[in-house]
Amino acid sequence: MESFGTRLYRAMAERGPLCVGIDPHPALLARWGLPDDLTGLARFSEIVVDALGDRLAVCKPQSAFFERFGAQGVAVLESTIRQLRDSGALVLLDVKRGDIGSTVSAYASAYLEPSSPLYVDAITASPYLGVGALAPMFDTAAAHGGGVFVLALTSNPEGSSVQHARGADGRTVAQTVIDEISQLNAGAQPLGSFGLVVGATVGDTGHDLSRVGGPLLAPGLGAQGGTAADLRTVFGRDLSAVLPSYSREVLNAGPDAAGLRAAVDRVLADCRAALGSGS
Ligand SMILES: O=c1ccn([C@@H]2O[C@H](COP(=O)(O)O)[C@@H](O)[C@H]2O)c(=O)[nH]1
Repeated sequence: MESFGTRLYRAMAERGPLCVGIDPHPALLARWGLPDDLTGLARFSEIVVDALGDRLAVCKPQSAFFERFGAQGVAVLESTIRQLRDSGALVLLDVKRGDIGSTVSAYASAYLEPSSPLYVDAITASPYLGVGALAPMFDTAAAHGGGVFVLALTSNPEGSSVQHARGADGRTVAQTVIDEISQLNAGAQPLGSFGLVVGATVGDTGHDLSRVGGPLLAPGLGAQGGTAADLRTVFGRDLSAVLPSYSREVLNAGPDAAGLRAAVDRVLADCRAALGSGS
């Protein structure tokens, strides 16, 4: 299979640089007139896939909102993943997994092995047990055309106390993550398969993102206060690998399909203007 980086590069060129999350918050279910139960969860996800699946480069279900319903919620997630794959959107599952290497192998099997019911194109991963401990995810992803997005500078205000802390070599924790992921992508064209999560809310942190060579997922837009115009402050001049991500900003426009599509058109236009992307 083609690498995830190649598939993502093409999807962003064809469909535009945008990721939309499926985050079925209880408040959104209520706003959409849906019950806060399995039927509401399934209907919410189906509406998003039907309205947006054929136009998004990437769709990002947030696993937590499915897991809160237990095994049957995870079954809805499995079905949502299948529907998304059929729609042509790349599926990035936001699960932020990380552990010791032997356990990471099991996470890799769960999400990045094509035979798994939860198989997706890419996942988010937490590096706080060491980037090296995530190696089984990187290996499984590379073997099957998958991707991994590792947390570097998260969009929440609490993240900086950990991520800006400096180690013995003077680098911040975030810069160490950035550098290790950059090495994994070395030489990959047109885009590496190993990405970073860098919030649109973090401002100019002084971190060097110039050699990452992989996609830069930018959550925190809309509901968390980040704007498309902030992307230039966060990422500097080379914005070609930035993948802006919105959840509530778009989902608030549902459940009407036309409303959801109009919200996507609006945020995509904002992102294109900010990123200087004519695609
Ligand atoms: O740094 C991060 C990493 C992940 N997220 C996730 O993205 C969405 C954001 O939702 P909004 O409604 O657009 O605020 C959510 O699933 C987070 O868990 C993030 O916000 N920041």
